[in-house]
Amino acid sequence: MAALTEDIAAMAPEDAPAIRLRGVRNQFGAQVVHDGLDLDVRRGEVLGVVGGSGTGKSVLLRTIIGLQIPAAGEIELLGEKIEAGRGEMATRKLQGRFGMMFQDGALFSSLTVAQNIMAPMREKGGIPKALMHELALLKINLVGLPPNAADKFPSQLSGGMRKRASLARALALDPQVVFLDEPTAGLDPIGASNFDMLIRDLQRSLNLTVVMVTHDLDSLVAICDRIAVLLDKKVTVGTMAELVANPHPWIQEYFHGPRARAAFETPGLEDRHGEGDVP
Ligand SMILES: Nc1ncnc2c1ncn2[C@@H]1O[C@H](COP(=O)(O)OP(=O)(O)OP(=O)(O)O)[C@@H](O)[C@H]1O
Repeated sequence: MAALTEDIAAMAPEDAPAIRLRGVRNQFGAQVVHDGLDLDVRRGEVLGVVGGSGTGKSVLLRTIIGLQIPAAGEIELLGEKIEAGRGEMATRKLQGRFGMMFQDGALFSSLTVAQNIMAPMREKGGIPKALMHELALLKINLVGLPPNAADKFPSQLSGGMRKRASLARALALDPQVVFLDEPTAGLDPIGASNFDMLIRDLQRSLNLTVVMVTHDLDSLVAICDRIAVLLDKKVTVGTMAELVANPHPWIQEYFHGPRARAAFETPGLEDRHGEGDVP
């Protein structure tokens, strides 16, 4: 505890990691999902999170944003401690500094796209209604949706458009960190590639830190700076080159299997951009 605080105090804020986990333990009854898990996410990086089914990727994201309180360990998000009962002031301070795109998009089906994007603004409060609408239109443009998407309901959009709307909502409050849970799941390869490109473009232009759970090896190759592999209740982090050389059997199988070979052989993201589902 003291060591962690001293570590952080010694670092200039811009050098401090965006996210820092130490000794995190998550368990549900007798099932231990994470134990002694340490992780640093650097500011401005795209970190991919992979791991076998049920290894706790979604639980990890939920823990970082405070939706899941760990049984043990410390978590800091943008210098703020994430802990149970940290009070409304602390919660409000963090609100808007991160955005989350849930696995299934999780848009409110009874609200239009613009209303969905305005929902976090309403919750935060203090933004005049007309300005909220203007801001929603800006976000809609930012994620490459046409202006007429604003008044559509989620059910009236294609899967790819719903993903973009969901991303627009995650960006509603101009966050510094964005969490994406399986953002390209359910998209065809070209749609997925275009969505990867969008994430990369936004990350660069908005200087975002992105943490992305994905099963999509193409996404890992195309846009991730580093990859965190959930293994044995902890994470092993490295660049693609480092992980390819890692002898752990699961990593070997994952990064040397037929799907991995196909991903490595696919042309680079920039080469693939320009086709497909962008509305
Ligand atoms: N609220 C909860 N109550 C009880 N068990 C839970 C809860 N949330 C998650 N779990 C369990 O924790 C484990 C990790 O779940 P999690 O959803 O994080 O896995 P995952 O790595 O994201 O899996 P997948 O790749 O299949 O989506 C699973 O065994 C799951 O059943």
